[in-house]
Amino acid sequence: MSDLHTIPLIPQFPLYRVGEEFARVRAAAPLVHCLSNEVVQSITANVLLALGASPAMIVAEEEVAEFAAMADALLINVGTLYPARLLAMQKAVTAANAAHTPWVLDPVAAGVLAYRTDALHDLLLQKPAVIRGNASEIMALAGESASGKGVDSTASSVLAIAAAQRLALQTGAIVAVTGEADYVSDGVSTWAIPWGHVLMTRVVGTGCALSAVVAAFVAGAPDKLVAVAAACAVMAIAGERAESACDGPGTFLPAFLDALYIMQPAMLKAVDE
Ligand SMILES: Nc1ncnc2c1ncn2[C@@H]1O[C@H](COP(=O)(O)OP(=O)(O)O)[C@@H](O)[C@H]1O
Ligand SMILES: Cc1ncsc1CCOP(=O)(O)O
Ligand SMILES: [Mg+2]
Repeated sequence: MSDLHTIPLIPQFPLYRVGEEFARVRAAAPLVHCLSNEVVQSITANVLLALGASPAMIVAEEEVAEFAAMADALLINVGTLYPARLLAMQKAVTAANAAHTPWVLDPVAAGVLAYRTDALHDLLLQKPAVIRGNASEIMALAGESASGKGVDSTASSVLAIAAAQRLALQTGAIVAVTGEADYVSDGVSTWAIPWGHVLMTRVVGTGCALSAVVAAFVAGAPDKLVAVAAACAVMAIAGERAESACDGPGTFLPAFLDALYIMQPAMLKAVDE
């Protein structure tokens, strides 16, 4: 277990690279196949649309393989997992891998419940391009005896950096662990994304929507580590901007969608170091 005295100095992801990646994603307008949970369908689709990507929530076992092969990226989110949905997810992942469609795993409540934790360990063997979760989820998948409070983290992201790096080395995936700051690692290089606002934890689905945005950024990405870090930065910066334009959770969500829609790559090109 890490403690505050052994946290390595993690470099901040440069803002100009966020702008470059954002411009690439806006131009490509990737088609993102989402197999997500029942709670966050609407926010996920709206966030992808505001960003400039195309969401499609295709979930039937009979259709997922065909669609995963034509999408630019696939999201697998186990937030409301049940047997039929898991079967569809496994079919979608097999088809995505065969078609070289990158896929992102959001391990909602990993370590809290045995059924989904077992399913997640099986899914990890199918080589996700990216794993994006909160600190408790990433620590649990990395083998620590961590457990969140349901879908929420009980640990700070800074304490999960070592777990994220270890999970990246174990799986070959890029791992993003989110929280007050986000950390993105391939196990060798790690970036810190310091932006964001705590109000993002007071509306449901910002983490799940972030995983969908990560999928959009990883589609066709020349450098997946850079793409994932940029996706985290875009969401966190939009969160800060939305907070300054809202009164609380009720008005945060529309302000957040507006912030994503209004954001231009050129706004993100200042060299901030
Ligand atoms: N305390 C915080 N301060 C600023 N941003 C936060 C904070 N907690 C979470 N975020 C942001 O909220 C989004 C969702 O992250 P998180 O809450 O960790 O995921 P999840 O919803 O899956 O638990 C990320 O963009 C993250 O950077
Ligand atoms: C509340 C809830 N319950 C099952 S999935 C879910 C949504 C979790 O969303 P997020 O991980 O983005 O907070
Ligand atoms: Mg989550």
